[in-house]
Amino acid sequence: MRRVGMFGGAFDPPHRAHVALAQAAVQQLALDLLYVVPTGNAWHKARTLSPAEDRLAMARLAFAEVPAVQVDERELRRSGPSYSVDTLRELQAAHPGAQLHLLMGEDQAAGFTSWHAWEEIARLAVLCVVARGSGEGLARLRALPGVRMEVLQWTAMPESATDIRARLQAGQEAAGLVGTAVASYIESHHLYKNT
Ligand SMILES: Nc1ncnc2c1ncn2[C@@H]1O[C@H](COP(=O)(O)OP(=O)(O)OP(=O)(O)O)[C@@H](O)[C@H]1O
Ligand SMILES: O=C(O)c1ccc[n+]([C@@H]2O[C@H](COP(=O)([O-])O)[C@@H](O)[C@H]2O)c1
Repeated sequence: MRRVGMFGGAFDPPHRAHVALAQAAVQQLALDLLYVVPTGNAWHKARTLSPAEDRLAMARLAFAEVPAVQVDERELRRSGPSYSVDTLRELQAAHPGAQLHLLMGEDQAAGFTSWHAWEEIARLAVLCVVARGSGEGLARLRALPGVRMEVLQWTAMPESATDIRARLQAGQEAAGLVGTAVASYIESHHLYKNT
């Protein structure tokens, strides 16, 4: 059976923890293919995201080193809110018989029941989570009926896109947090000067 993953995020910007999560998932879940899916219209976030083309270009640079990753534009092209359930339905149709795996950090796991059609997501995919916080989010997800969950082996990583944007705005270095290719892109496109 083919094993297909989906890893969605704003990736504004993508950072080392995102890449490490993708690497861990490909290895530990033996994924044949991992779709990295930048969010189009993040209905659940209060702030306006950076332009889609910049987040897409940075995701391509950041994840280039991870085997099996395909950066996927579908949520950027879709109109209306980006619902993961729509993407998973499309992936299931594209890969009949494959087992889908949805990757997320614990902060997303904690709020999973606020996701659109979360019960259907739980039927479509195994939820594959890494720790990011107290462990409460993992416990909450584990307690949900009908959820299939795998916790990946993971050493906590402190990177957060919010912090990275703040550092860049303050004129500080971020190459160690995002990698040199993404750092060069950010600099040459003058991103995160006024966020
Ligand atoms: N340091 C981290 N450790 C574990 N998971 C992470 C980490 N950073 C991001 N993730 C996970 O990656 C996915 C995409 O995250 P996202 O693009 O929102 O990054 P972020 O750093 O959380 O951004 P922001 O600070 O803008 O909310 C989410 O499932 C999130 O939980
Ligand atoms: O489908 C939903 O309702 C939904 C609600 C919250 C988050 N998500 C997805 O979870 C992924 C990570 O979200 P974020 O906010 O950490 O970038 C991203 O692909 C979002 O589209 C999806």
